[in-house]
Amino acid sequence: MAVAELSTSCTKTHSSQLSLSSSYSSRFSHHFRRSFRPLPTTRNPTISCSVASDQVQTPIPVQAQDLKGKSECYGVFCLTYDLQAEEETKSWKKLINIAVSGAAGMISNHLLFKIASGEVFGPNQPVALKLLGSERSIQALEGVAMELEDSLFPLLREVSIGINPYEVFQDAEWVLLIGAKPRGPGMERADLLDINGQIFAEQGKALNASASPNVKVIVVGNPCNTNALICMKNAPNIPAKNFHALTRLDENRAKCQLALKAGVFYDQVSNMTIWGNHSTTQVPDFLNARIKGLPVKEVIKDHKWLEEEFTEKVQKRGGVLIKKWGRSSAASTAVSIVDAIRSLITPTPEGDWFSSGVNNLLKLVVYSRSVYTNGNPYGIAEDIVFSMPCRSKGDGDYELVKDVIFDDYLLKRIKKVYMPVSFWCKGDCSSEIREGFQGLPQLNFGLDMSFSEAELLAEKRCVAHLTGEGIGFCDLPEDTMLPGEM
Ligand SMILES: NC(=O)C1=CN([C@@H]2O[C@H](COP(=O)(O)OP(=O)(O)OC[C@H]3O[C@@H](n4cnc5c(N)ncnc54)[C@H](OP(=O)(O)O)[C@@H]3O)[C@@H](O)[C@H]2O)C=CC1
Ligand SMILES: O=C([O-])CC(=O)C(=O)O
Repeated sequence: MAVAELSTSCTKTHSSQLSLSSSYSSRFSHHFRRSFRPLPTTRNPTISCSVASDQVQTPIPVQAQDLKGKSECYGVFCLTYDLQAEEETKSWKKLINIAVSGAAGMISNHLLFKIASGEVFGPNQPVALKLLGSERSIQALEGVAMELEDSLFPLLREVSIGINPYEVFQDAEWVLLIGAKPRGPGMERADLLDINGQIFAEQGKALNASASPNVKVIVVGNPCNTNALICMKNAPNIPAKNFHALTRLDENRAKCQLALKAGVFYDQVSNMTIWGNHSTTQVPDFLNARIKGLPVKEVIKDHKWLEEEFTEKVQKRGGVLIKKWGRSSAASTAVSIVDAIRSLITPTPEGDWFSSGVNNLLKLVVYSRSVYTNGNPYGIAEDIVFSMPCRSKGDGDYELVKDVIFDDYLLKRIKKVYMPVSFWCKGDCSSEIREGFQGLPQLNFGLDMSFSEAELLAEKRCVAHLTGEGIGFCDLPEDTMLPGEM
């Protein structure tokens, strides 16, 4: 029997077990067994599948002790190999485990194939994909696994699928949290925060219990900043710094719009920061961005366009696309997830940075993705996940960028700003800001809730019941949009 036939037969065997158990998963041996050996399943230890290059073995009962620390596999990925036995795979790095939620969704349908091809982690990096779905998506997830099988990616050495995050996140070194309920017509942002927040609270607990202690987590499912905060709060054993909310798509969109206006190719645009929330309150920073190494405002003289049209175009790009396409950005989001990962595993080019939604407990550096705000140098409220500029040495870690400048326009949009003495204000700074330099610890520009920081603080209050900080109270003053909503 051919391998393809075998994998189909394994799939059918697993399918019959789905209603009884929670997950599929796979096992890949990095050790040096030349022989293909049967793989155990934890749900039904009497059934396993294996194949040699020219033969098929019948299912072999698996002893209970063999199941410890093992997981189940999908189809052809049940096979185990000795990588060191092959000349071309001898130099490969140790297999890494990458878990993806919402794996049967549109974004994943692009992303998984990029990861499996080696485009993300490199040509010598074998990968194990651990796909998280749900009862509603498990059949589709099998379809995804079948397509991965049929793609014959040399670097893809394991695929497992499951619906239990505690199992799927086992030993994961990267976790890409994409699955989330989409906001439907008439649904308030507060409802979305609660429904999706519960998913991310549960997944945070699962990460805490099962994932590798230094796992890197990128939250994509919306509202991604607050989902990332919830997830992080439910995973106290994992460094807060390791949680990101994806704002790289916004960064890419902003670069594209600036390139278009300046009449240059988009690779000429650098130092692009997205500040704040992945929502229509986000602030694409044209003050610090550069075109061909020059400040944007020196290249694009139409400052009214920058302040009004550019900002709104980036904030609402997702919504315009939905109107054209009939669905939200999936391919470009997948590309931006790849960019976000690569920004963490390759050194940031000298002088440049990227955006990420991160937490404030960071040392200073430069990039765009939402990160946790504790310890941020910009005076942004602590303990939220806020998109800020970051830099990485390529070791998976990052620092916040120090040498950014602010002016009235930027400050007022980000809102509450404290300017440490190491920062300076360019041009016509208001007296409020100058007073800040003279010793005020923090500056408040009113309580206009359309500002990104205020919005994230309100979202945080709304999900307090999911972060262990009391009773959730939603006082979201205005029903702001995700970039895909208009
Ligand atoms: N941060 C960013 O830049 C961007 C974020 N996004 C967000 O990414 C997320 C995924 O987008 P996309 O892949 O296009 O969406 P899809 O609708 O294709 O897939 C989403 C997945 O979410 C899961 N899900 C979880 N809970 C529910 C629920 N209650 N109802 C329905 N599905 C649910 C489903 O998987 P399962 O059944 O397996 O759980 C589903 O496959 C969305 O939240 C979207 O808003 C999109 C674009 C950009
Ligand atoms: O709103 C959505 O689901 C899509 C989204 O985040 C975007 O396009 O940036």
